[in-house]
Amino acid sequence: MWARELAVSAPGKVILHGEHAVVLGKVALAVALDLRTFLRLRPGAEGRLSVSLPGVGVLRSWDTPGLWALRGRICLNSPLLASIADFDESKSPSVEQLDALREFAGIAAGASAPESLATLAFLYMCLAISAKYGDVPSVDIVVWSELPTGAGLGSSAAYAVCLAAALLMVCGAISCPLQEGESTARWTEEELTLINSWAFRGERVIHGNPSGVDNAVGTWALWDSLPPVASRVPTLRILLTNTKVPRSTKVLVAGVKEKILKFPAIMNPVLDSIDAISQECQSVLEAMPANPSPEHYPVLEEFFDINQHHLNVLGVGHPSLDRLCQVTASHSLHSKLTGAGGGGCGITLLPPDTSPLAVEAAKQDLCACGFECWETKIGAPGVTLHSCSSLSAQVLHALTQS
Ligand SMILES: Nc1ncnc2c1ncn2[C@@H]1O[C@H](COP(=O)(O)OP(=O)(O)O)[C@@H](O)[C@H]1O
Ligand SMILES: C[C@@](O)(CCOP(=O)(O)O)CC(=O)O
Ligand SMILES: [Mg+2]
Repeated sequence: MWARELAVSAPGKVILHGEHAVVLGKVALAVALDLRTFLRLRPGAEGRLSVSLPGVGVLRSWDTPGLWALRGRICLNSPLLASIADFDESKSPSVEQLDALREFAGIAAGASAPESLATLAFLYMCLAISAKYGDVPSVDIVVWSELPTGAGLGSSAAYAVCLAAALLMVCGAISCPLQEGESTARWTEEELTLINSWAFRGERVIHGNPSGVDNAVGTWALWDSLPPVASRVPTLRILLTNTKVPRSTKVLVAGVKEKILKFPAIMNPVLDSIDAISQECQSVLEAMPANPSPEHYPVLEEFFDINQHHLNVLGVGHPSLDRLCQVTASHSLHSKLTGAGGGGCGITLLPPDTSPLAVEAAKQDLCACGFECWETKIGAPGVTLHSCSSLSAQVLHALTQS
């Protein structure tokens, strides 16, 4: 039985360099964004588990005995499916497990609509976590996000991180670190590692073959294979533009894989070059606070231009992103796509000597293309537990209207 009403949040991310290449083991520079996904958790009707996902139009509720019976059937009927009970965090969700969950939830085979993937990830995480740590109690869950969905800012990972933290907590696999009277709390390093590994599995349901960067940033706020560049990154001003062209990370990542398999001798050097850009960019960022001379910015701008060309070569560009780059170039600003590409968001570097008028003019031209743009604050805390009373009125409203 779960008796408290609480909220969990996790940040989205911006990838400066290394998207796609990181799936193939190259370096990525990614930092948390001050736009978050929020999950509200409260006691539900006895014997029922409810989930509301207003961002993707999902409102579902299941009998928990029915869910646990499904979990039992999946485990008993097929040796292939036994691994859902005999759980190992490093294993992928199997095709058979996902097929069984799709059938149960009435999701057509191969459906990749946001609501189908979100429901599938929820059910998968619920059943797999409960198989390992004990039944999920009767709770109502609402997930709402400040992040645009499917736009390159890691909304899938923020969703998976929130679900992993909440489900692990209600099952007792991790503590509830928020004391009465406190507004926020974080989990221990060991607990964060567990949250991250489960969020990665949720990302696998949504992405197919994720690198793990997005869920690591959602959990810790920093991609931990890198030195702590985030403390220096806030010196960068970035304009974030959403082209609003929808796309699926899963499809784009699969397309890059296909291209690499088709033309390995041509594509592998491109990935190596992207890797070199990430590493050189990291060196420049590290040198900047000690010597914040304007001469660093032209280098960073060139890295944006070169990488944008590389990402086009990988096949993840889009006419809307070309347009974004052209519009900002007409104001002497440099941009690249961020995240999986194919539409979604681009980032534009704003050097300190950029005049406010130039930024305003660029924003107006971008908005005239039908894009949405805003200046971002880079750097935000990783997954956090909140008392509901400490949430802003806007977030609370969004979570209680659903
Ligand atoms: N707030 C949310 N509620 C439910 N599902 C979400 C939410 N945010 C993201 N998702 C899931 O993540 C998918 C988008 O992931 P993806 O294609 O990787 O784009 P991105 O991570 O760049 O936003 C959606 O189709 C949906 O299944
Ligand atoms: C393209 C990729 O590098 C980033 C995808 O980010 P997003 O889902 O578009 O926010 C894939 C990954 O790292 O798993
Ligand atoms: Mg994603």
